[in-house]
Amino acid sequence: MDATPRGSADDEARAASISLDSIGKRYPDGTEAVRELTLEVAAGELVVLIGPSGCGKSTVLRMVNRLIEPTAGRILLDGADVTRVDPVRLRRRIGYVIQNVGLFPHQTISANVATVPQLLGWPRDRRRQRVTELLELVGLDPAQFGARYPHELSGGQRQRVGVARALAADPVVLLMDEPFSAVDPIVRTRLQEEFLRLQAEVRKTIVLVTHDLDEAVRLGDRIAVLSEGGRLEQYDTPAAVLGAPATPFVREFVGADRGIRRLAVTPVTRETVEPVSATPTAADLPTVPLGASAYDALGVLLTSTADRVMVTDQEQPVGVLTRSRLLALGHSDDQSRPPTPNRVFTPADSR
Ligand SMILES: Nc1ncnc2c1ncn2[C@@H]1O[C@H](COP(=O)(O)OP(=O)(O)OP(=O)(O)O)[C@@H](O)[C@H]1O
Repeated sequence: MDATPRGSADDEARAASISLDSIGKRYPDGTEAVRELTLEVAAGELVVLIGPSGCGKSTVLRMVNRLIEPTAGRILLDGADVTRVDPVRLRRRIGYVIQNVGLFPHQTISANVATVPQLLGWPRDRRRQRVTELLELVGLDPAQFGARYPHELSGGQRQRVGVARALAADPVVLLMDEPFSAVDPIVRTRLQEEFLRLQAEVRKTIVLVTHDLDEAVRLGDRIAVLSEGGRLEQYDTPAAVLGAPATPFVREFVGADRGIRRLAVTPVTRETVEPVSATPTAADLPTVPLGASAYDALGVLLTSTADRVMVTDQEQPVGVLTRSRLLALGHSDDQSRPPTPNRVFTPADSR
């Protein structure tokens, strides 16, 4: 589905690159929450900010839409400095989703989703069409949910409405501050999966703050690991952050089970397999398709009696993986950058 508002006269890009150029924030009481952070986010990329409590994640996020004014540095959207433009106009180009959504309790779901289009003065028919489109996009039946009020929805459903509302005026950037943390783990996993599918359709530039490393690994095209003062410890793909922590801080932050996490984001490729040997047992080996995660391959292996797993492409054998080879994929500290299976799109600017 095309998420661009139909009949829109503006030809602005659907996703913008973000450049944080030595940004800093010193609060009036002297707290230096962020010191000279430089970070580039490509158009259409989903970047996760993660780090311990108080390291400045939310401050960074809110400086992008200027809910918090930076005290140093510049922020560029598609190369244009937004530290000078009217913050209200800026915020209409930037969707913002927070933990408890902040829906207006006395307005229907439709009215909530239509908030920004209404502010922008869209005609009623266009607003209505857009609300229908967006509720469908986030998996809520407009006929069933449009006329309800927020308290008549579950936490997960409210969170989806929050995402729909943030996307309403087709923003070029989406900022998300702990968007899935208020729901239980099962709902959270489902929302994350749906969100990745949605992102594959809308391809926004997204900056998402989380405390949850698994969420970061699952969602991020790249992860920015921050330490106190918004110091950038590492900025790389999930597989690289888990497989080759850049600093002792990152190594400790990603924890002892990073090997398992890395397996989950390391796909089985033609390069990782070993040649199929002509053993008589080859036909009896358990199989996984090319592109499956190393974690899934290990799971298949551990639940069989075989000592290796056959990797197939369209049911044809490509190679085999032994248990030790699979485990090595989880613990390798080499600098290779395996593509992450959760990368569901190519950033617009690298196409
Ligand atoms: N309005 C404020 N005035 C003074 N200090 C502040 C203000 N807001 C935040 N801080 C401080 O700035 C630092 C960064 O806060 P921030 O909320 O950005 O961190 P965070 O990484 O998002 O934390 P958390 O994960 O706990 O939400 C903290 O030390 C915090 O106490």
